[in-house]
Amino acid sequence: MKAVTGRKKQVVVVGGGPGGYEAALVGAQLGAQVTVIEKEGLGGAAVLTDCVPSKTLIATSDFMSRFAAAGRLGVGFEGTEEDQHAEAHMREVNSRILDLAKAQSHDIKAQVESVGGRVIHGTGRILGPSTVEAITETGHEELRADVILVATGTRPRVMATAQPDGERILTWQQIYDLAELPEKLIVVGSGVTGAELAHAYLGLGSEVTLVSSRDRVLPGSDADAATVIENVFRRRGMKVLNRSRMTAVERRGDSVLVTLEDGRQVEGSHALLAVGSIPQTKDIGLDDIGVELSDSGHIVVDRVSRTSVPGVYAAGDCTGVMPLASVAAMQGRIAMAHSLGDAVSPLNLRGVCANIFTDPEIATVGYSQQDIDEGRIEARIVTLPLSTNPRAKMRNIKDGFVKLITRPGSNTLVGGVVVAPQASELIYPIGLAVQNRLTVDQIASTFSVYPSMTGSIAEAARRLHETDI
Ligand SMILES: Cc1cc2nc3c(=O)[nH]c(=O)nc-3n(C[C@H](O)[C@H](O)[C@H](O)COP(=O)(O)OP(=O)(O)OC[C@H]3O[C@@H](n4cnc5c(N)ncnc54)[C@H](O)[C@@H]3O)c2cc1C
Ligand SMILES: NC(=O)c1ccc[n+]([C@@H]2O[C@H](COP(=O)([O-])OP(=O)(O)OC[C@H]3O[C@@H](n4cnc5c(N)ncnc54)[C@H](O)[C@@H]3O)[C@@H](O)[C@H]2O)c1
Repeated sequence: MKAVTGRKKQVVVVGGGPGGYEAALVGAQLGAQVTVIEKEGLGGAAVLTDCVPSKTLIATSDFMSRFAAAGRLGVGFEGTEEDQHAEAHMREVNSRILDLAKAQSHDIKAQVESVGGRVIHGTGRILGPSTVEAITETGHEELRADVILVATGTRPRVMATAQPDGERILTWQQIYDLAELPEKLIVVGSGVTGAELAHAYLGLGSEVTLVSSRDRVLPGSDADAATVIENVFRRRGMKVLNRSRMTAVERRGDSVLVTLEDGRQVEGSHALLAVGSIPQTKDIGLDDIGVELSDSGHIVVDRVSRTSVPGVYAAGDCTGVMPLASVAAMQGRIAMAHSLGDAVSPLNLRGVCANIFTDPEIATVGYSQQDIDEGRIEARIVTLPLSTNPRAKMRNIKDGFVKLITRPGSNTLVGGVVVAPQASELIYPIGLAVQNRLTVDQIASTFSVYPSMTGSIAEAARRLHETDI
């Protein structure tokens, strides 16, 4: 990275989530004077309400699930039957989550300030292609900018007929104020957010109903992987209602009533709404300066994060490009490198490793089976169930698989799916191989530990070996 010389360029970042704060760190490293305007706290929704809190909740839930599975590995507990179950104390669980998120936000703010960045606690509004206004509790400040980066993220979509009340009808951002575990939780929406949180509360001990508008849960994921998760959900006692679109949610005293499109009604103690997000791109001055938005309200950007207005960049969920923290951060870094004249490679989504934190987890990278089925790429696939893996047998892991996708001829790896406990860790070698265009033979000839889960990756690669004999 080379630093900018001459007058310091002024960069103003609106929104301090991964898209914004990672950009701020790179901008400062490249010698610019960076100001971040953030209205909630640095780290953004990713750290304060979405990614970090949900994964921390899931850590507790997964820990509890191990107690339930202990018997199958020969572990018994002393004492009476009543003593033998683990119980989640939600006040403590949630206060740990909120403290952890706050501490992480504080660390990020300190990091940005330590490289010379300025953080303004307030709301940003774009007044012109080189002017941003920061509205704070004490007044207004106009900031001149050579470069503006918009990274304002999204917020939960709310339907008029299903208004959250923050007590029993909740968005995923409101669940950490609960003092008690929801007794009968209805999760509406079976995308990644709905599936992860339905899994979390099932593990914590709630009775969970998952309302899924589609044929199966996780409609955007690998179909084989989603089938494994749906089967596991049902086996563990979750009620999954497929092809069931919610039309309304009402509060009835201490309970909630969810009405479905076909007239059925489901009663629970709490409803958790996970029906998607909307971009926070309105009323921040984008229209006034002519920044192009898509029909869904996302900011249109190219692969180096440029918007339609020179000098104005955008990163993260507000652009609608693969809504992941890692992608937001990469878009932000690329925006800074491009705007400040550093070497830059355009965003490449084929190398993105993503993970769904259910149990087992679903991790993916590169081309998918859907890409092959729909003719976007010609490829060979092998799917290896984990049930034959010796380490999996020792750990009593029965659900899951490794799927590898290769190009015929060159035999380079172009994609993969891992469904396993901690698939988020196991996907990395596959990601490395996809990113560096390794062949299946190179993977197959790399030693894996015996016994290990990664042994299944090497074994799947061996099965894809092509011979001329
Ligand atoms: C429940 C859930 C779990 C998730 N888990 C994961 C995960 O495990 N891994 C993963 O990679 N991704 C995960 N994601 C996705 C991830 O959270 C997002 O991709 C990420 O937050 C995007 O970062 P961002 O910087 O674009 O926006 P955000 O993190 O949303 O930050 C945007 C910030 O901008 C601020 N802002 C908005 N408007 C203004 C304004 N006018 N002035 C000042 N500030 C403003 C907001 O207050 C917010 O703090 C999850 C999402 C959800 C909903
Ligand atoms: N582990 C992770 O990395 C992680 C976790 C959560 C979210 N995310 C990111 O956030 C993105 C958004 O995920 P999401 O799950 O929040 O939103 P989503 O839009 O992907 O899913 C919402 C789901 O709700 C359903 N739905 C909408 N209206 C409904 C209704 N009335 N009744 C029943 N169902 C209804 C939709 O069909 C859809 O399946 C993901 O693509 C992912 O990139 C990532």
